[in-house]
Formats: sequence, structure tokens, C-alpha cells
Amino acid sequence: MSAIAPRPAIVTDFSLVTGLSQSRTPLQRRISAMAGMYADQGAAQRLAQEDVLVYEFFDMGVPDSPGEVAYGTSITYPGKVGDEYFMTKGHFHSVLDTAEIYYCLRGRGLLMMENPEGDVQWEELTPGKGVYVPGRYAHRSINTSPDEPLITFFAFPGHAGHDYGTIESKGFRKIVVERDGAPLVVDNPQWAQ
Ligand SMILES: O=P(O)(O)OC[C@H]1O[C@](O)(CO)[C@@H](O)[C@@H]1O
Ligand SMILES: [Fe+2]
Repeated sequence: MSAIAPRPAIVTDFSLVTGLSQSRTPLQRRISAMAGMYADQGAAQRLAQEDVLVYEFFDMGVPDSPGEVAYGTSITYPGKVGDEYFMTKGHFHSVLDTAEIYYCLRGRGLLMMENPEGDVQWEELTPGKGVYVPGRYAHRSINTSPDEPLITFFAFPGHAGHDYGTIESKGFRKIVVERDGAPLVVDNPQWAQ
């Protein structure tokens, strides 16, 4: 008779106030890693010289197989490239039809979503608000606060995977810029069909 091996529980720590974990190492993305994604290329290149930290996130190290729940916290810092707010790279899931939940812990921003058929949606992120990203929708967090980090908790199926290539080459259809002191969603001038 074959026995089913016991599995250890995965124990992590993270703060619901700062989004930081003491036991995990953050994955950090600086402007140089995504300069080409912003509409104002001159401003992006200038900021890339100082290589400003745009966002960081904690992946809690769950196995990437079906049946698992990957989760963590994400911190997008306040800032702009020209008049476009700091944002995450954004991605589709490699297993396209897998969803994700974001829960906003702190700050203010937008979750931008679009599917391959061209449906675009965005939802405001404010503390206490959860946004369920349906399967097939690429997603990107955007910090629209002038001075506060945007901190979220996220969870998605362990086997979902990340497809960055599509967004890297095409961009999102919409971007978020500051106009008269407030965020405005506009067409992405760089969007490639
Ligand atoms: O993966 P990106 O697009 O760089 O954005 C980072 C965020 O998205 C996630 O990949 C979850 O979708 C997290 O790991 C992280 O919070
Ligand atoms: Fe995701």
C-alpha cells in the first residue's frame, strides 16, 4: 500500500500596513526594466539614469502547480513618467483562462484590464476594495496617488504562469495620465495592433 507523503505547511509573514515581508525577498522592478512601456520616452530615459524603483512584490513561494494558490503583496510607488503614473509591467496569465483577486490595503490607484478580444475595463483601487480579474484578462496596477504607495494583496492559481511578451510588444490599449491634477484614462498612443 502506498502512503501519501505529508506536506509541510508554508508559513510566511507580511504586513497588511506596509505590504512588506521579513521572511521573503522582494522582486523589484526599476524604471530601466520597463522604460519602453511608457508613452513619454524622453522622460522614461531621464528617470532610467537614476534607475528609480517603480514597484516591488513578494511572491510567497508556493509551488506552481494546479491546486495551489499563489499569493503575495505588491507595492507600487508614487511617481510619474512625464504625466503617466507609475505602474506595473502587467501581464496575461500563460494559462489564459485563470483569474486573480486583488485586494487594496493602502493607497489609491487603478487596476487596468483587457482581454485579447479588445474588451477594456478598469476599476479604482482604494483600501478595502477587492477586484476580481476574470480569466483571459491582462492586468496592471497603476498608482494614482501623488504621495502614497499603492499596496495590494493578490492571489491566483498556482499554475497560471506569467505571459509578459504580449504586453511588452503591444502595450495596453489604454494608459492613465494626470490631467488638471486628476487621473484620466486615455488611448495609448504607442499601442500596436
Ligand atoms: O507581474 P507584474 O506585471 O510585473 O506585476 C507584479 C504583480 O503581479 C503579480 O505577478 C500577480 O499578478 C504579482 O506577482 C505582482 O504583484
Ligand atoms: Fe497575474
